[in-house]
Amino acid sequence: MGHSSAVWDHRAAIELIKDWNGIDQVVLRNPQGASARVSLHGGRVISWRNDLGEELLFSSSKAIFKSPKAMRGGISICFPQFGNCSSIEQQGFARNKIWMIEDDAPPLLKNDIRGKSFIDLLLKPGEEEPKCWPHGFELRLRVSLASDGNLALISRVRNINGKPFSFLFGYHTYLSLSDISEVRLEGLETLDYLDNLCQRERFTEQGDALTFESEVDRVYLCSPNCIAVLDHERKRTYVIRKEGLPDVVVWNPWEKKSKAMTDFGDEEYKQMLCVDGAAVEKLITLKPGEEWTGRLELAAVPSSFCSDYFDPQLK
Ligand SMILES: O=P(O)(O)OC[C@H]1O[C@H](O)[C@H](O)[C@@H](O)[C@@H]1O
Repeated sequence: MGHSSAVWDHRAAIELIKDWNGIDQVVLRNPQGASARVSLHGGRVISWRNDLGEELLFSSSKAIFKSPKAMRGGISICFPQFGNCSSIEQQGFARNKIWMIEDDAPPLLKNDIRGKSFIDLLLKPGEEEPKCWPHGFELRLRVSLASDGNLALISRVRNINGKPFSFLFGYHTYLSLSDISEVRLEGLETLDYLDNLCQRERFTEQGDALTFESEVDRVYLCSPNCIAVLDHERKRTYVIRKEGLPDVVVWNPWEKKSKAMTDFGDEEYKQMLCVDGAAVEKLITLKPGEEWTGRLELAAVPSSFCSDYFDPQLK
């Protein structure tokens, strides 16, 4: 017997387990059999599976699972930095910290928990806080899995400091693909982007959907809030919706860089693409007491259904 969404108890649909380092992981399940797994190490989503049990996020077979190294794969929460252009470590420190579960998280403005299994996580500055970013903050993350299998991440940053602070943010998302050369990314056509491979020089994308035949590392600016990654071979489309995150970072290291990474298989670049909802170009500034919210929602649908989900006009 399935559960109807009216009686679906989100607490019954979550399970706490320990990983091989003794760090807690939270497993979310929906009544149809889809699941998501979140590690308290970094608040990272390390797995997202559909109701057929197929893994939708890429994780490197050579990933290192030992703190303080961030594991290569899944979705990492990049805060208060994205990239490596300041004294803060690459992609920020949040993904290397141990988060805690928050049982009574402050309610979200959009109350959308019905029929979802979800977990609320919290990161606050610890005692050995980085000297390079000495601010009083609360970073909240709600990860939820809906009855249709969609995965949503909602992050809130609150300034509990006496002074304003600024940060960057990104959901660094490793999508699992059949073969990068069979993939199209739609929704970024005609946008301006900064090319990280050319000292962040600014270019304008041509009119066609993106396809991939070499290394790519770009920040697409002021992007629409809905984009789609079409995997023709697997007949699967990822629909990515974001709110509060103006930019999209697209990254694939390709062959040469893959070989230089110790935690990545030589050929694994073919099975992944990072498509990150992010706020990278401009810093977000919060005055004391202010809060910022950024949201990412991922759907993985059979390609034949995707026209129902993906409306390129949706901004
Ligand atoms: O090593 P990771 O944290 O997965 O990051 C890998 C990459 O992700 C980002 O998207 C950047 O734009 C890249 O320059 C970076 O090297």
